[in-house]
Amino acid sequence: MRYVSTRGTAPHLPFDEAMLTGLARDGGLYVPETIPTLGADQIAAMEGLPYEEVAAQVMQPFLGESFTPDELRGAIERAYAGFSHPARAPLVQLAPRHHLLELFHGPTLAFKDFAMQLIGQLFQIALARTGRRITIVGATSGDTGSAAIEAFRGLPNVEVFILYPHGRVSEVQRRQMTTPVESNVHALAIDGHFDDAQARLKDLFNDHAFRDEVGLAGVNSINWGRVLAQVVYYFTAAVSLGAPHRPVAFSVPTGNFGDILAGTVARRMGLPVARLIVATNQNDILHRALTTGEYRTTKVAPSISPSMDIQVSSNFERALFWAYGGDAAAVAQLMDELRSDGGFTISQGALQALREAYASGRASEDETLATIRDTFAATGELLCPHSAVGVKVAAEHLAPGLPMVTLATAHPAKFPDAVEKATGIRPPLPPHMADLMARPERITRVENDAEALKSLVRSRRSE
Ligand SMILES: Cc1ncc(COP(=O)(O)O)c(C=O)c1O
Ligand SMILES: N[C@@H](CCOP(=O)(O)O)C(=O)O
Repeated sequence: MRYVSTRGTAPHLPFDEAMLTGLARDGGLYVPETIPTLGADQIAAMEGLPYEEVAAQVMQPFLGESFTPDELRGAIERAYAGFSHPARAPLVQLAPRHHLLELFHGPTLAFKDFAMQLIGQLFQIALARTGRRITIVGATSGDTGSAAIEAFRGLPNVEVFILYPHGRVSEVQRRQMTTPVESNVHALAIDGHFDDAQARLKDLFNDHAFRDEVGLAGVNSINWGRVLAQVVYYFTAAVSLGAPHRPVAFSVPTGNFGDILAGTVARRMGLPVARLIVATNQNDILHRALTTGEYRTTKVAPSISPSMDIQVSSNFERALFWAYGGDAAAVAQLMDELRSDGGFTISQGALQALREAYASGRASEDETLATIRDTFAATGELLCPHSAVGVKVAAEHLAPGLPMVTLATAHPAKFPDAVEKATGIRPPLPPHMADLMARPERITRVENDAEALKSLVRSRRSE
């Protein structure tokens, strides 16, 4: 199993190297040369299996020789041992045909834990083999950062730098990043939006001398390992609703396109996913692109679902690569236009392929609040604002006889202000985080400037 870059000129790599590398050296994202498929019998046999067993069956075909089956199974067991729900990703019913997939029972209360806890384990195995020292730099709108810090804090041979947009994450998210005491953790508040943080991160990766000097590694969903780990819960959810004998639809609160890309991979592996719905907040570039064929960035409008306040949606590049039939030169050209003109036009053929793959919708701020309120009144389920965006858009796509699953991407307690505004209830943090608001914070401000960031990383690494 080899991995190739969406822009076509970076070296082909095995899974472990692609995982440790993050962004390809030509600025593209790694994808597998071919997507392995599972037969209907194999999928049917997943019914009733523990989450960990399904994870091993789904992921192993992507790993080639990089990790043995025993190494993978050990990593999976350790990754999910700390989750607070025995099912790991339980399904709850909201309405006769509408289910919620709760992805917030991991240590940092968001779906990111599914992938981050696992790649934390896989990184440790891979680094122990080589004795390499790495520097992880991540960009976050709140949840990736806390999950990465939780997965990598205190590890020898790893420094973790997380860039978050100053003043644009929730207080719980910020404190999750700024209160860990381990000296290998560095939470950096950047002036700007998430898109600025992600752009600076890519600047660092595209400076090859710097990336080699510090052993740069990435844990955003530019990292294929992140996407792969998220494929698993599409299988567990669909199988428990009757797959492979019955198709299932998914509504996915979307920002950087990693989670819905994982659903795309599940479908390409053979899971009968009838619909994959891109649910966006008022920063609706993806909904506009799928509707009009024009991918045009505008100013980010801060919302009550801040983790999805994104205009430059990194993983859309992988979806474009597949929609353009693997034409890396065409993708490289679009990405050049994005950088120089702030957008691009999707070709008719690719747009048709994207529309076959995805439906889409958006939720305004008022609609998001109304969905939190109405869902609580009807079912007693408290939604975080991101999950509410997914539920609102799902409701517009319900179809007779087709089970719909909305991904609940974060715990409501991470966004208590929005939840309280909608319902009057302020959801408490779970016991392991009960004193979060009293813990001392360590915050470093950093300019929105790649050179400033590089010198900060260099000096902190040598301390
Ligand atoms: C809570 C939450 N929901 C949804 C999303 C969007 O997911 P993705 O970026 O994979 O599209 C994010 C950010 O990634 C998030 O943190
Ligand atoms: N919403 C994300 C943004 C980064 O996404 P990623 O999946 O590419 O890491 C966040 O919470 O940081």
